[in-house]
Amino acid sequence: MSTVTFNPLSRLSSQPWSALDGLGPVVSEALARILSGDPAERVLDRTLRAHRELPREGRQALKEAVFNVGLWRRRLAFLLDSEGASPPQLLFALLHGLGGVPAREAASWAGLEAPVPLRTGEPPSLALRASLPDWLADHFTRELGTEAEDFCAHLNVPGPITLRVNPARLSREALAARLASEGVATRPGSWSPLALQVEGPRPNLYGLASLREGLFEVQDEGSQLLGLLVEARPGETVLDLCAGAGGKTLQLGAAMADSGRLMAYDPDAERLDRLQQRASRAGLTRVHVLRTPPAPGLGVDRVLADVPCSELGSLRRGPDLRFRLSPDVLSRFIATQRDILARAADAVRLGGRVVYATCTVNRAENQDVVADFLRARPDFRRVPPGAGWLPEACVQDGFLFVTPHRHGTDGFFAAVLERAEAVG
Ligand SMILES: C[S@@+](CC[C@H](N)C(=O)[O-])C[C@H]1O[C@@H](n2cnc3c(N)ncnc32)[C@H](O)[C@@H]1O
Repeated sequence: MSTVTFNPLSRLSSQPWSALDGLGPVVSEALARILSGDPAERVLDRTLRAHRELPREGRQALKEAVFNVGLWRRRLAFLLDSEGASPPQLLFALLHGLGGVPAREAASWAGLEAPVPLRTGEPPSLALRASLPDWLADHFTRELGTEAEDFCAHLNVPGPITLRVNPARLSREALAARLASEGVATRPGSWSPLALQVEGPRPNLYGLASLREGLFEVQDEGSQLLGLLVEARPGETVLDLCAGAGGKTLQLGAAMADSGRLMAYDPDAERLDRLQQRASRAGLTRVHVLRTPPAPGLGVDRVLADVPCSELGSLRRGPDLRFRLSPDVLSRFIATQRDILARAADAVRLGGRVVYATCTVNRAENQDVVADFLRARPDFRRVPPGAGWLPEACVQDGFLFVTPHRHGTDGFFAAVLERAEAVG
């Protein structure tokens, strides 16, 4: 039985669609590019820059039209009973079929001479209802069973904007007050003690002095939980083995009160450059960026292995990401994940801890990688994640597992693995 209580379409009936009047050709051109494979964010950005004269409502309507046709294209094709529908037809189906705009206005704002017929009734499959490729809907059904419908519904609305306070600089309450003075309303997150969620319309966070001063970072609440699971303490030696641009490195550095030794490695040099800039903005002086992989036997206290993965937990971050994936993504990263976890294990001291984390919903990349590792390394054992502080609702079968439909976060998985004090 389905547990759906959430309707991702309801937000489509409260958009300023009338502001599209006269913008049909602009929207159609942007849509044509997205449908041919250009990323929606990039297309929208270029379109808005080319039309700086648009008033606020026009920009909002354009953004919603472009993102939602990009997102709902599969369901719209079903409504139109055509795989080869034109951008104006798709926009019409969005406005009238999903957004409830009367047919004549919808046709006119979409740039059509007259309304076109649409199918009525619920689409017959999860893939069509949630506008997903068949293979992906099948995958989520295998992974989540009766919760798949609700999960997929939550992938079809934008995620919240969540901030992580820099606790080395100020408290969460002090940050909320500072942001309020800058015109940004927030409320505390539900799971991470470091999280504030932005309320109301999206502010220009990058224009805020508080961001430039390193008082916070933008970071999903589930991602914050991964950083917290490391339980890094002042004075320890910690390795962030897939540091990227440093989202979690900064969090670890703050937890360590900028003491001890924090090493950050990533094969992507450009991301490490950004990490260095962000670390200095956050006031962290003890981050050692590693430009080559760390040698085995480092003997660090803790390792975070935030491995590359299929990223199915963050699909709501991009309306068209799902259509740019192919089924091989489900197995593409497994060998790398195994290799990184083995290297993490070689870097940690006896009695130390490894946190293996992904942002995906895929047992093959999550539980199975951990199970294979534990078979090969009997000197490690799995320990309860976040014992004493992590809410039980974030734990499933001894792993951290959070999802958009249950927690309001992106989807994340993590295992906490402890190395025995001495083998034998
Ligand atoms: C999930 S992202 C990390 C995000 C980062 N921890 C953060 O919080 O912003 C995974 C990272 O793994 C890196 N990566 C890819 N192959 C790797 C490898 N063989 N060893 C270590 N890192 C790798 C990628 O460049 C990417 O930055």
